Amino acid sequence: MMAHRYLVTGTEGQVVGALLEKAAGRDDIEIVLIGLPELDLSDTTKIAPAIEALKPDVILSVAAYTAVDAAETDEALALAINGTALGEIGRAAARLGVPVVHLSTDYVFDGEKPAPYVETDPTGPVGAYGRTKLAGELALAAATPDHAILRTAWVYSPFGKNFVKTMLRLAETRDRVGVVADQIGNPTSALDIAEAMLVVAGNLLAAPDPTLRGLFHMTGTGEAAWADFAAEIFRVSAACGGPSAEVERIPTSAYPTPARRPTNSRLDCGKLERVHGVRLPAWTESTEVVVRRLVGGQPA
Ligand SMILES: NC(=O)C1=CN([C@@H]2O[C@H](COP(=O)(O)OP(=O)(O)OC[C@H]3O[C@@H](n4cnc5c(N)ncnc54)[C@H](OP(=O)(O)O)[C@@H]3O)[C@@H](O)[C@H]2O)C=CC1
Ligand SMILES: Cc1cn([C@H]2C[C@H](O)[C@@H](COP(=O)(O)OP(=O)(O)O[C@H]3O[C@@H](C)C(=O)[C@@H](O)[C@H]3O)O2)c(=O)[nH]c1=O
Ligand SMILES: [Mg+2]
Repeated sequence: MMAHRYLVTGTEGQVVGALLEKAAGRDDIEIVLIGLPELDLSDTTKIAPAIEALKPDVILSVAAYTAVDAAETDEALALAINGTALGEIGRAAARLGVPVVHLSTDYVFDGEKPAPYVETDPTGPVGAYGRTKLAGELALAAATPDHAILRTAWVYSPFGKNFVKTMLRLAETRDRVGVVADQIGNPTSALDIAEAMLVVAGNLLAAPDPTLRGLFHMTGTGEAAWADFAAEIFRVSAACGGPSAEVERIPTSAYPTPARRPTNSRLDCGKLERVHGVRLPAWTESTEVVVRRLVGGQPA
């Protein structure tokens, strides 16, 4: 069998790193990365020609402007990369006749719902990053029906920048770390995201069925406040002989940031499981995997 060519937007970062690792052993998948420095997604007129020249069988849309606080003062650039570029990617995909699997975020919601969000819930981003990611969802959906938009959240991994690495770094020099305890969500390993994206992409390649397409929530199983996530990171790290600190549970008001973040951004992932047969592992299990890789040592 000929390998399918998977075009991935982004050349570095968490999910790109995880996709390269997960596809490495698969002779049915050829990964082609496009992004910086050759292609800048804010240079929107160059995107479609670059994609069409590579003749992919499927597009995995991963690259994004992910600096949540910086986006508040840089919204035009974030909108070009997270919003406008998705219309270009979608139109290129439609001309090629290939599906797009795109990653979006829990930050499209306002966080006021007292329960996990489902796909049909109204959006209402409270910050610039969420607004631009929502614009990207809409632009992609308007450009091609042949897509799966996967909203994930709170991504961590051995690659790139993330909350786990930040906590381990802070614990190197501090005994106590203040972490917000009043924002709840679903920590999600990029390794689990990569595996799931490959399953969803395979399903789209295998059948034109419209029920496989559309919007899906896709996070690690189980919920946490950022303070709970930090405490688990330190528990596992300490058990491996790595850096650890005491977590001081603080309110959001005690950790001021340029961007507002949703109070509750838990996502109900039942639809993905019913339609694609994909359920991500418990966040605690995947946190253990990632912290052990980062810290190195064996558990005590
Ligand atoms: N991180 C998270 O917590 C969450 C992420 N997501 C979504 O998941 C996806 C992957 O996130 P993650 O892996 O964490 O992201 P990273 O920030 O780790 O990586 C983003 C990638 O996008 C690339 N990129 C940024 N700007 C441009 C540009 N102008 N042109 C080309 N490439 C660019 C980056 O390149 P470079 O490194 O060179 O800048 C990098 O390769 C994104 O779509 C994100 O919105 C959804 C929910 C949570
Ligand atoms: C570093 C630090 C953060 N915090 C808080 C700030 C924030 O509310 C929370 C998480 O911090 P971060 O900067 O990692 O959060 P943030 O960059 O907002 O993470 C988000 O990134 C984008 C890309 C997404 O799509 C979201 O799903 C989400 O993962 O923890 C503390 O309370 N104490 C600390 O020492
Ligand atoms: Mg951040």
